[in-house]
Amino acid sequence: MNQNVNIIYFSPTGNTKKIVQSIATGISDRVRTYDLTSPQSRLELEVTQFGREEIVIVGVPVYGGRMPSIVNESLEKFRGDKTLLIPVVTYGNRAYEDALLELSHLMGKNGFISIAAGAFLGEHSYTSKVATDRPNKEDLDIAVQYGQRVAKKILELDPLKIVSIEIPGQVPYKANMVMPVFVPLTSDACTACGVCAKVCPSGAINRVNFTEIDSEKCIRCTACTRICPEDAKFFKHESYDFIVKRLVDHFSEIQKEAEWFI
Ligand SMILES: Cc1cc2nc3c(=O)[nH]c(=O)nc-3n(C[C@H](O)[C@H](O)[C@H](O)COP(=O)(O)O)c2cc1C
Repeated sequence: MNQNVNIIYFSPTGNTKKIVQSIATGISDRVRTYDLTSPQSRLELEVTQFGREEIVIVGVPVYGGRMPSIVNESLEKFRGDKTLLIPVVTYGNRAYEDALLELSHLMGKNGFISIAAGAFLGEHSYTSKVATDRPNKEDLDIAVQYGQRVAKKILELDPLKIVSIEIPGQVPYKANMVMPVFVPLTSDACTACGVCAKVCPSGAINRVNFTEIDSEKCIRCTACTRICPEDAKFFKHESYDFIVKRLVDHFSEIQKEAEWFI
C-alpha cells in the first residue's frame, strides 16, 4: 500500500518494537514512528489526531496479564476519527489474559476501531529460559505476513461497515499485579557508563549515581539488567528468584505460537 502506517509502541526490552515494525513492513514502506519507551518521549508527546483513512499499529508488552499502566496516559493523547487500529501485545509464554482487550478498549474510547489484533511471543524479560530468543526470524516473517493480510483487508473494507473485531479477554480486567518491591542491584563491575539510566523507561535510575534506584518509579522491566555491558546490574531478591523459578518450571518447555485476529 502507498498509505502511511503509524506505529506506536512501548518496548523496554525491544520485543514489541520488533513485532510492530514487522507488521508495519507488511502493510506499507511508509512508516511513522511514535516510540513511547523513554520518559522524555512521553513527556514531550502532544495530543495527536489521526484521520479516518489512517492506519495505526499500537504495541505494548504484557505485564501481569494487563497492559503496562505507565503508558496509559500517553496513549490517551492519541485521538482517532474512526481510525483503523491494529492493537498488538507481546508476552513471555505465560499468558496475555486481558492485555490485548484492554489496549483495544483504551484506544477505542478515543476514536480508533480495531480491525485486526495480535498476541506474539517475546522472550520473557525475567529469564532467557522462557520463550528463548523470541521473537525469532520465523515470528518476524509471520508478523510481516499478518501485516500483508491487514493490507488486503483494508483494501476490501466497505467504509460504511467498519466494525471492531472480537478480541479475547474479560471485563472487568484482571486485577493489577501487585509486584513485590525489589529493584536492580549494582555490582563492583559497574563502570558508571550510564547506559542503564539512559534506557530506563521510568526514569528510576539516578542520573549521577547509577546505583541509586527509585523503588517507586522502577517498573522492574529489566531494560537495565539486559543492556549493561558489564553485567553489573542484576536482580537478587527471594521474590524475583521465586517468580523466575515458577516461570521456568511451568512455561519453559512448550512454547506458544502467535495468535492473530482479523
Ligand atoms: C513486570 C513484568 C510482568 C510480566 N508479565 C507477564 C505476563 O503476565 N505474562 C507473560 O506471558 N509475560 C509477562 N512478562 C514478559 C513480557 O511480557 C515479555 O517479555 C515481553 O515480550 C517484553 O516486551 P518488550 O521486550 O517489548 O519490553 C512480564 C514482564 C515483566 C517485566
